[in-house]
Amino acid sequence: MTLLYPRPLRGALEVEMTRYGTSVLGAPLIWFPAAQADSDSGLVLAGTHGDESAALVTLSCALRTLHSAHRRHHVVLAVNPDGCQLGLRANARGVDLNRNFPAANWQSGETVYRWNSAAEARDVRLSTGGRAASEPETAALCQLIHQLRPAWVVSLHEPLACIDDPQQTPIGEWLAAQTGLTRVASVGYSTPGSFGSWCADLALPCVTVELPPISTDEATERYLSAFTGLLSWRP
Ligand SMILES: C[C@H](N)C(=O)N[C@H](CCC(=O)O)C(=O)O
Ligand SMILES: N[C@H](CCC[C@H](N)C(=O)O)C(=O)O
Ligand SMILES: [Zn+2]
Repeated sequence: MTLLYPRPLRGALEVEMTRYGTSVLGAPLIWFPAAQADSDSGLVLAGTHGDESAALVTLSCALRTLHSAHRRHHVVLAVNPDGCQLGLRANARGVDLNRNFPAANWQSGETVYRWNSAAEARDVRLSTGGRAASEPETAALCQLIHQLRPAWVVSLHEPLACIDDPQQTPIGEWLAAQTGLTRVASVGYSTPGSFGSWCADLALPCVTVELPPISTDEATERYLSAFTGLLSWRP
């Protein structure tokens, strides 16, 4: 049986945390090891884009809801803590971390993103970094993944409202059923140097959950049960 804390006891984040690096501005990069880790354990990531707070906060709520003893998968809540603190998609040097991974398809120069869901064009400029994995947040996450060797990774984003699951994985199928989001093989535009591209090079299954445009308040109602289930998911 999976034990959940009653709501009055979900306030503080009292789970073991470990540092895996330091951000550009000197913030600790933190991961939350799973108590029930084994060779089937996966890794769940949020906060790669620091302006996508609904997914990050809902994942934090799930960590505070599930008894740690029942958590089977590792967690990084904020891949990009400086972006979270500054309210940026990018890190503190203006690099979109999801274009900075050392994938074979990494591209130098600029990348663009959509200002918000109402904007017609993807026209806001960011950098992809001076070289692949130039950013400490990217390099440290790659190192952590090589150390942990997770069976799969789920990367949380918003607001594209889909489950991006190019390899059609069991966990992608489960996430689509739990969230009601449509499972797709691509987000529909190219993402050179993205985390998913890097995972594909390593043959590491990666599913990207794109929440819809949603407030944190609503996401913590609509998706808490799916995210709590994700942390104790069994194939
Ligand atoms: C609307 C949002 N600011 C945004 O940039 N949307 C997508 C990317 C979403 C994501 O990275 O998860 C975009 O259009 O590039
Ligand atoms: N909205 C995300 C999509 C990520 C797609 C995923 N397949 C990956 O490669 O990380 C972005 O623009 O960064
Ligand atoms: Zn994103």
